Amino acid sequence: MKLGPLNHVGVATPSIPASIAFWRDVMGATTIHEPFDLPEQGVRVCFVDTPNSQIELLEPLGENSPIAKFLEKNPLGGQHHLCFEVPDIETARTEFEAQGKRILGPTRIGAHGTPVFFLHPKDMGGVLTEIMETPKEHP
Ligand SMILES: CC[C@@H](C(=O)O)C(=O)SCCNC(=O)CCNC(=O)[C@H](O)C(C)(C)COP(=O)(O)OP(=O)(O)OC[C@H]1O[C@@H](n2cnc3c(N)ncnc32)[C@H](O)[C@@H]1OP(=O)(O)O
Ligand SMILES: [Co+2]
Repeated sequence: MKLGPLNHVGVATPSIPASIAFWRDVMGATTIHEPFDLPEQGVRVCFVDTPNSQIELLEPLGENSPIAKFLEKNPLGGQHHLCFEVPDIETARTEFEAQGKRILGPTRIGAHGTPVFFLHPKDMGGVLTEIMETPKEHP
């Protein structure tokens, strides 16, 4: 296993509009993408570009949002997960499984349109970890 690029830091928030104002006015973000819904993942998403990565703002969507319990415990929101890229998702999944790491559910299509899976924070030094296949270059 070779550590790949940090793709994004997931930040849970009760309000994407309020978080956009924070990242723009307090942190000086200049490129903030249009928010969009991912109903299959139970979240509304907004990417904020940083010079070398992205912040992924996550607001709960629907009744069974995976971030609902996190926001109950952290009503102001907070850092939720780190996402690292890998060249091949199935190879990465097999390698983490071989190390005895708990994978949370099936591999699914993430916010960047490539396959992702999640690793249990209790097996990952307390950090909920998302593994994402690097998007292929457009020709
Ligand atoms: C936008 C799409 C996609 C992308 O492409 O980027 C995303 O990023 S979607 C992001 C949201 N989706 C997910 O998080 C899916 C995976 N998550 C889960 O399966 C669950 O949320 C969870 C991680 C298993 C937590 O389960 P939950 O039922 O919500 O809470 P518990 O209270 O049972 O948690 C168990 C245990 O883990 C601790 N915990 C929970 N969340 C985190 C976290 N984000 N970071 C660190 N630790 C976390 C929680 O505190 C519990 O610990 P104890 O209290 O000590 O038992
Ligand atoms: Co993410």
